[in-house]
Amino acid sequence: MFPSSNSSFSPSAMFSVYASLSGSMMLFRSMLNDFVPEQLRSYIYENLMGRFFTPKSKNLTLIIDENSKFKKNQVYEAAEMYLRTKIGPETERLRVSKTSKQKHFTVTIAKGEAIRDTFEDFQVKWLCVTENEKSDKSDKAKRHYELKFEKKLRERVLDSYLNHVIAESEKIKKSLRVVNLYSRDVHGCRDDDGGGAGAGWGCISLEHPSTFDTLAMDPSAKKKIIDDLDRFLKRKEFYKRVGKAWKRGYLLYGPPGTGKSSLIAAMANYLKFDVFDLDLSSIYGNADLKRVLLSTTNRSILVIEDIDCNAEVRDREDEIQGSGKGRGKRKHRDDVDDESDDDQDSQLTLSGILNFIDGLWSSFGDERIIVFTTNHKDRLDPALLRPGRMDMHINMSYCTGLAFRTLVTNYLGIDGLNHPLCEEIEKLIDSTEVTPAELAEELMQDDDTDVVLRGVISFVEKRKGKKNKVKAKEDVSACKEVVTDKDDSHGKQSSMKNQKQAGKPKGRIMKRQKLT
Ligand SMILES: Nc1ncnc2c1ncn2[C@@H]1O[C@H](COP(=O)(O)OP(=O)(O)OP(=O)(O)O)[C@@H](O)[C@H]1O
Ligand SMILES: [Mg+2]
Repeated sequence: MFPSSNSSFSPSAMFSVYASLSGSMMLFRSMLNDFVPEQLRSYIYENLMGRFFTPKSKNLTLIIDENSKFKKNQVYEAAEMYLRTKIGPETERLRVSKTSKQKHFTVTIAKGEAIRDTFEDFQVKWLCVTENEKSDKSDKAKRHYELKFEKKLRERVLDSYLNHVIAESEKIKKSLRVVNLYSRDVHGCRDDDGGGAGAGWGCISLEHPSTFDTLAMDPSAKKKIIDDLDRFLKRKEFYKRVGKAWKRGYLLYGPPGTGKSSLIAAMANYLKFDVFDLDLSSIYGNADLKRVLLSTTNRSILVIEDIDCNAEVRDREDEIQGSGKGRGKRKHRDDVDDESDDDQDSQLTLSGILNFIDGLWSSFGDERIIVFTTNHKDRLDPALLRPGRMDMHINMSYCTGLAFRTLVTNYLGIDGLNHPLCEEIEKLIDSTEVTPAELAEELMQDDDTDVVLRGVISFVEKRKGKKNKVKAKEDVSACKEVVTDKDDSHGKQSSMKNQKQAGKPKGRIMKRQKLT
């Protein structure tokens, strides 16, 4: 029927070939329509004919369904989060949503929209596809993403690109995460995920604005804390290898108003960890403590503020001697063996608390941080201070000149380095005991920067003068005591004790003794 390859094509021969071919095709098609059932026909068209007549594609498409085996598909969720950051000007339709509890709008690409992404040296194309699930009478839309790329990139997309999408989405999720503040005297929980803790914990979102940038602290001390937190987060395998629970304890100590609570908020905002604020006076005993602590969640900071004010963790001698002062029921860890389990469970003891810090119960949960704060480190039970109990002791002390610069930037919005009055204040502060809270108060007194800074100078000078006066008074009275009771060894001892309480070194007394 076809002319041989070496024969010449005349128009009439070509026309006759075309006519006979199209005639045969029509005949074949009408036979197919008349005798073959519709389903089989579409199969032939789509699969057999398509295979022969469609040119082979160079591209590969991955289908990423919303659910996999009735569970959320992690790749789909990651893609949804990741693609939010890839929406470009060429996108024409977007989906926007927000619940009353969410802070930000959720913007995702709409059905049929495509997004191109570049990774390393190749490009991929994402397509959002929504199909109606016919089997489902509720007409629920079934969604999936299609990820299109060149076939030769298959390994790189599956190995590197999808992992990159998941890692990036984790970062985005972390940055969007609302940090919750849990307490046992709050009811209900404003938790978007509907998750949260049980055992009476209620929560609100922690909207404390403190960050490591706004925290006035010695820069090197601040860096040490940030590095410690970073190292802690990265060390999951390390903790496993050395046989230690993946948790870290910080003891923050210092006078009121030096930023202990602000540091906790800064840590929570930095790590995006929830905060569990535990008031020990609301705990009935070790059993209750166990229940309450076990219901806290991973990636959280457990805070026990003013731990020296909790009778359970101070006055160890009192407990050991069983003097009956304070709460007679308190028991020390060393006495645990003598007590029945029932007794232990109905009392809150230091041993109960320590059990959660480094005892058997310390291994519950992952990525836990425990923070104790105190204004009086010296009042704490030495058991709490023993090496290994609290991993880092952080001294939140009076404000230093360097820390004051951060306050100036926070409150006045200027760089303290460039202001002549700041230099003077920094020198003054370094030799005076003023807290960041006091200085913060002064920095809010006026809108005029110079007026404010002069106010700070007179405040600090006043404080310095007062302190010098008190010091002089104490020195004089100490000297008097030494002089009047010169031969009385008891008197000498008591004057030394006074000096010690005032926080002064013994050397000063000796000097004064010689002078008088
Ligand atoms: N280091 C600091 N950096 C920035 N602001 C601070 C700092 N310390 C205190 N402030 C300011 O003073 C206020 C009180 O500080 P904060 O509650 O953190 O002190 P604290 O050490 O926890 O005090 P307390 O021992 O009474 O609990 C904070 O809200 C903040 O405005
Ligand atoms: Mg505090």
